[in-house]
Amino acid sequence: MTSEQQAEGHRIERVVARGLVKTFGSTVALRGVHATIDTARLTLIEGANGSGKSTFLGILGTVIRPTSGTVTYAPHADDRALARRSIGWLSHESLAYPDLTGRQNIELAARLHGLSAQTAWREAEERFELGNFATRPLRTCSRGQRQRIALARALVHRPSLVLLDEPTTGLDRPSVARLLDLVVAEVKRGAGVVVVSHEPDLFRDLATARIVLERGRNAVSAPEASTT
Ligand SMILES: Nc1ncnc2c1ncn2[C@@H]1O[C@H](COP(=O)(O)OP(=O)(O)OP(=O)(O)O)[C@@H](O)[C@H]1O
Repeated sequence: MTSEQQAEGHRIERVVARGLVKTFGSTVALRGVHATIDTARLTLIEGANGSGKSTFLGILGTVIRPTSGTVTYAPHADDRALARRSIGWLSHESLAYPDLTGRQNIELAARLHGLSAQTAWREAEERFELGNFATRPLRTCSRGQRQRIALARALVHRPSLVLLDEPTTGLDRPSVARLLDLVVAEVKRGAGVVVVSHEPDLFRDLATARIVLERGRNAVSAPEASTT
């Protein structure tokens, strides 16, 4: 099965989060966040440090369980396992293995999604311009190189929901420009791309929806995801 065929079968059309609360011990990270995220657009999540952006993204990505509240992934309802098959996730806690090469990491991710490792590597190598660095253990790669591998991994299965937490970290200018092109291409392909960034200006022109968090809540001035 090709990555395109596989991706179509699990496609997420819309994500609706209702009343998300998340506590870590005595810290309340989210206090009742609501949002609707549509595919084929870029949604920018904004807010001050500690406002809950990464926690919110982690819940959307099914890597963090909310304390209360719900996330539905139409048409999969609240089936997180099914939704996960169509989610691409990039964060600083990237799930890559440092002792494997970039190539091996990408091939492993492909196999986990039931895809041909060889095809996935060929596609990723070309699309992300992965050079010799991808044949070295990931731990020996620069931050920017690791970030490119992590992106390739996150997109290996053509996810319909692409969640990017600080995707420009460690990237030089040409790589940032490539990342922005990639985001445009993903949105054009029909994916819902959600970005948390400390450089929101980079994404503002491309974003057609935004969610602003303030101390774990939707900011009063920007109710839910506002479409422009
Ligand atoms: N695993 C965790 N354990 C304990 N507290 C956590 C954990 N993750 C997040 N928090 C706390 O939850 C709150 C929200 O954190 P979060 O990382 O979601 O915010 P953020 O808006 O992404 O911040 P930043 O812009 O600084 O990255 C913070 O007070 C943070 O310390």
